[in-house]
Amino acid sequence: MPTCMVCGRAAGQRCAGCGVAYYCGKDHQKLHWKQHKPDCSPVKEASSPQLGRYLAAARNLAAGEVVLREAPLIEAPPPSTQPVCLTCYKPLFETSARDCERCGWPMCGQDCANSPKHRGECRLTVQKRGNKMNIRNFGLPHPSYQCMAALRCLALRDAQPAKWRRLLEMEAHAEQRAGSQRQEQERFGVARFILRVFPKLRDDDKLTEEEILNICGILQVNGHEVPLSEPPSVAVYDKGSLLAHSCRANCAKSFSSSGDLVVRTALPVKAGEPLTICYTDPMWGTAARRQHLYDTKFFWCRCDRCVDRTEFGTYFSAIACPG
Ligand SMILES: C[S@@+](CC[C@H](N)C(=O)[O-])C[C@H]1O[C@@H](n2cnc3c(N)ncnc32)[C@H](O)[C@@H]1O
Repeated sequence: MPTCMVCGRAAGQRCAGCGVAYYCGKDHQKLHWKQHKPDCSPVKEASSPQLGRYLAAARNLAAGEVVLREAPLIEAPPPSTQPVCLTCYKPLFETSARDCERCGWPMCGQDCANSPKHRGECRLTVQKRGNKMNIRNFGLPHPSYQCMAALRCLALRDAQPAKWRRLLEMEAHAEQRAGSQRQEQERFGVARFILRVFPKLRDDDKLTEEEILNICGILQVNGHEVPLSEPPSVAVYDKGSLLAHSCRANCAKSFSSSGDLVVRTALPVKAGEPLTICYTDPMWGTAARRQHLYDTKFFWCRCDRCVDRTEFGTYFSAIACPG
């Protein structure tokens, strides 16, 4: 019989967060919370030479358990988009756009202009640009939005340094990205654009092209597409960025209406095993999945499904024999 973490008596109630701590009742659970909080999670960080850092099960997990729920570190519209409201991502047109009175970025209205979601680029535009944005072409992809995700990362630097440090710890695959077509596009479309449009970032803060390209790498390797708006936004999560990949993932991700990442186990997971999601389309064949993972996340997948030519007896990638 488990015993209460506080009084040592027989305990019938288990902490719903970690499933490890037991209590005799609500009062002792509340009393113990401050001490227990740092250890209270069904997941823990781990690392291995093959996966780098990853999230592992802190205990045996049943299928269907929520193992992670977290708000994004940063969220932004996709890089290629027509002007959209920077809070609700509604597409904007000449008739519906209202310039933010502080920074000039077009928004859909005052409420969205005052939202904390818009605060980062609003502050950077006021402090580091010198004058307001002046976007007048609506309805077509606009180059200014290519830099929004990187700009929101940079906004964390002064405003939320703990989050900024977590972001910089993330994998950027700088060596593999060096010289790639994508990185060269980002050099012109994001890095040089930011340094030209926000000259005080270059002149006062001494921000370099390479530092911005590192952020682009972090966004490429760790970004999640969030299908809550049209166009879908992109977001980077702190612990969520540590989920490893498998083509037969043991977890599934979804998003709450406010953009929180919610991760549930899809299969039972043993204590210590990596928690995995599928970074690619599981309905593609093995060759296409592996190539896509290599091109976008820079590793050749060797998961159970990729190394099994029959893909668990399904022959999913096989072609029908004409004979
Ligand atoms: C979103 S990050 C995950 C966190 C990362 N491992 C770290 O140390 O920061 C994605 C990167 O993790 C590594 N990774 C994830 N799943 C992997 C797998 N199944 N096999 C090999 N590498 C993997 C790859 O380097 C990939 O680009």
